[in-house]
Amino acid sequence: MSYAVKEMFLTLQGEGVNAGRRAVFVRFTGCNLWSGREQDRATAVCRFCDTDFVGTDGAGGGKFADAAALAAAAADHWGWGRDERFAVLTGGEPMLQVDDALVDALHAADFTIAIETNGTVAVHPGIDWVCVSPKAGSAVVQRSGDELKLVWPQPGTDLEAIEGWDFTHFLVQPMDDASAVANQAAAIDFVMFRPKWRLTLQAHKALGLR
Ligand SMILES: C[S@@+](CC[C@H](N)C(=O)[O-])C[C@H]1O[C@@H](n2cnc3c(N)ncnc32)[C@H](O)[C@@H]1O
Ligand SMILES: Nc1nc2[nH]cc(C(=O)O)c2c(=O)[nH]1
Ligand code: SF4
Ligand SMILES: [Mg+2]
Repeated sequence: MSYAVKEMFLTLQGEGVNAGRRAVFVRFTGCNLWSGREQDRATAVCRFCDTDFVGTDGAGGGKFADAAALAAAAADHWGWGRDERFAVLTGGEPMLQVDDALVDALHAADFTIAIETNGTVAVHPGIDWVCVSPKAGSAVVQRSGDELKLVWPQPGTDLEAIEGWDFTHFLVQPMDDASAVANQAAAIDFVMFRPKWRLTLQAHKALGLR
């Protein structure tokens, strides 16, 4: 199978339990909860997305003919050595494209594979670190994993249900939009009232990283 990738880059994971870890990000093209076009945002299921995932024209992006080609590009971005190789598959919605061949090729290149997913498509069982970020109004089928990362505030979120899902870490991340300061305060309040949860911030934005 071929893969459509918006961009690929080496950076630090900015979010969640792996924040601060050196990582190659593979941002897949396309999402099932928003077209990516601004004129569709107001009517999308997911309306707060901070990411351009349309097309394959970003730095390091393109159409990869097969899994080996994509894994070779990821290894090039890593740059040196095979130790501690870490790839974060994101998008868009990566589970629209991730398959056996890609998981096998990245593992063959010694990558530990993490995923950032909205959870509406079951995650490939070979993935090593699963981060699900549920979106109000969507049907989440992936209800287990390593970290559950809830962007807050999201009216209509069923917190009782989410807290019953099988995740090791429960994280709340302030929504980055025009109300970011108020959203940070709301996220702090959230964890003050729910000690099962931890606050996570988008460190890459504060640091000027991609
Ligand atoms: C761009 S999404 C791509 C992966 C997948 N589609 C998902 O939603 O999890 C990557 C992460 O950024 C989060 N995110 C998107 N827009 C955000 C925003 N405006 N503020 C904070 N987090 C945001 C998502 O919830 C997700 O955890
Ligand atoms: N540095 C960095 N960390 C991230 N963690 C999750 C991201 C994403 O867009 O999926 C992201 C991103 O875009 N950049
Ligand atoms: S599900 Fe993820 S990629 Fe899709 S629009 Fe929402 S935040 Fe963006
Ligand atoms: Mg991002």
